[in-house]
Amino acid sequence: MASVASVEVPTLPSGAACLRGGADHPLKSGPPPASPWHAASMPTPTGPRPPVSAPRAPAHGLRIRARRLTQRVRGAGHVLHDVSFDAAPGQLVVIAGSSGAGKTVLLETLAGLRGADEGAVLHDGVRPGAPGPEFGFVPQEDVLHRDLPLHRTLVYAAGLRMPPGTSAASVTAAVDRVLDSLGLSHRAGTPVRALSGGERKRACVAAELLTGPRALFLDEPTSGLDPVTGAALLRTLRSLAEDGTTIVLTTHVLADLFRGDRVVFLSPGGQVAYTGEPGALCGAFGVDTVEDVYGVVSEGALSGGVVSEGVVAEGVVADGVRTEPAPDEPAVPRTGAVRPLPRQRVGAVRQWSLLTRRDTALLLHSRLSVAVLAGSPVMIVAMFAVLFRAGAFDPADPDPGSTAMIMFWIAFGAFFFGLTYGLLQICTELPVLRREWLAGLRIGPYVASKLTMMLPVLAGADALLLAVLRALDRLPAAGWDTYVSLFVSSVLASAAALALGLLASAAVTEPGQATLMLPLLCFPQVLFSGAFVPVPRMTGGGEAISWAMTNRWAFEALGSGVGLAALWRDGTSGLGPPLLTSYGDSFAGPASRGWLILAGFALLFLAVTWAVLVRKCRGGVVRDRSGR
Ligand SMILES: Nc1ncnc2c1ncn2[C@@H]1O[C@H](COP(=O)(O)OP(=O)(O)OP(=O)(O)O)[C@@H](O)[C@H]1O
Repeated sequence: MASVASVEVPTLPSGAACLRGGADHPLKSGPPPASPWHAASMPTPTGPRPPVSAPRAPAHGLRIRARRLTQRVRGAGHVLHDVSFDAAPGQLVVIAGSSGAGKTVLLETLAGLRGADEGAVLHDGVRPGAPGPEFGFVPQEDVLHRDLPLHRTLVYAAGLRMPPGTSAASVTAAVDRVLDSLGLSHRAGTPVRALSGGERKRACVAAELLTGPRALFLDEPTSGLDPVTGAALLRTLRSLAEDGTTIVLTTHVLADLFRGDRVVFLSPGGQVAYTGEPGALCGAFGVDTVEDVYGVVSEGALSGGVVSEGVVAEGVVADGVRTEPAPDEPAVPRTGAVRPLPRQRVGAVRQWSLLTRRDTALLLHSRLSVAVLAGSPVMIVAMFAVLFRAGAFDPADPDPGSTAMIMFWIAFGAFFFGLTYGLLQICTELPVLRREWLAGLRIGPYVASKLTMMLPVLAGADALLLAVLRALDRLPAAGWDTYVSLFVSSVLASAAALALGLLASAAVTEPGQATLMLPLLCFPQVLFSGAFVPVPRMTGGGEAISWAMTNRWAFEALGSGVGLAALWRDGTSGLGPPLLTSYGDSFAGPASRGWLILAGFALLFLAVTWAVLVRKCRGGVVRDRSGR
């Protein structure tokens, strides 16, 4: 830990006088807490700047132009109003303004993630197309998996972002370089969850730098960081800008306003109250402190007037940049004319293989997941062994009631494994998925990778269940064909349940909601399976619902595979024939009929999962606040 004496107090660039005038700014009241990163690896503000360089130094940054942007958001009305300004290549632009002023919406619009309702955003003179490797976006929430070591996490991120055909050595070299440039080399082996907030934020920036972007957009990168760490991050971004990258960020931290080349200050209501050099901010409003700027801008917005001299007036922004197209700039067409930036995506098969490997690594790194995966089959097998007596399938002395229940609980066990394994797979990583989708991830390989990773685990659990029940004489001494049939029925039941779990996981917005789905999804599967109330005894409505229950088809396929109808009809127990009457032709069809239906359900659920995820990813890179 660095001593207080060794800690640098962040200093501010010239022009920050109005910030220093702030009555209670932390910079006025003594040295901030020590930051090992700052003390160890960051130069003093007056010393040499940090050795930041993207793996491929951009020839020049992106020129971004916002022209008369108006943005409406459903439920919030007009969020941006007639916003115009320029970000020149290699500039660091800071967007400020009170809470709810529209900073995030503006950032997303500038990045091309939201289409403007009116006006236009131009990237190098054309409307932005699909984001590619030349684009970096760091949302407020962390967009890296937390369970793997940082270096490995970035290697996987690089595999999805770097051009197809990039060798493993080049990927590793790129990761080493960005870690070094962001002062994170010494944390390469640390799991992401163990990094500090500032280190995690830098790790997210590192993932974006892997492709050497020409523009980097960051939503409140310094929020939650102590002043020293925040200042150091801003210096890092400043260095990137000096290397040529255009950087646009939003902030609530007053000191950040003076570390950029340009401030865009939004008033409540989403109008530009000021845009220009940071040093002229306070003077433009005739006040001494930035806090006063916030106050004046809010009051101005309330009274609906122009807030101060030097601020936005009719079509002209403070520093004289006109909002009309410059003479050299083509007029912006209102519709069409979208010229996507060139984009090379990693192929679907490679994405699937990389995602499957990453999911497996994540699973194995999470002790809790491994414990649940291994523990739940063992627990269920143990409960079965205690619950049922041996020999229920003995033709000489069968116990027909128990045979039906054993089949049902095998079906339900397979369903339960699949559902619980699937439920937390997607909702826990939605921000990561959205960001990677922007970087070129396809949803098809993503969903397929979940199935590929989990299905062998489920098949193992199902095989264990059947093997132990047979060893304990809870299943009949039948041939391999019977057990192959039981195994196929169980695995398909698990696969359909896994797909249902993935669908539920994709549909909810938080892991807590996914947990609530568990009983909701399990209850009807028990009640309408046809095991407790045989299908012929259900009401018409009940029978219709039972058609949609995968558990019904698994129960019938298992019963058919083990020959329940013949056992009940030909066995010596007098309870068999009445049961057969009760269950009707539930087990009369071949097991393959149930397999086809289960496979159909699995495909249907996967297809809907795919559609839900495509919609969510298109909906925005940041968390959807409408709760969709
Ligand atoms: N998807 C959405 N659904 C509903 N309202 C939204 C959505 N996105 C933005 N808004 C609304 O638009 C307004 C601007 O939101 P935005 O997040 O851009 O503000 P901000 O200036 O970034 O705020 P903060 O500084 O608090 O993060 C807010 O009133 C917000 O509630």
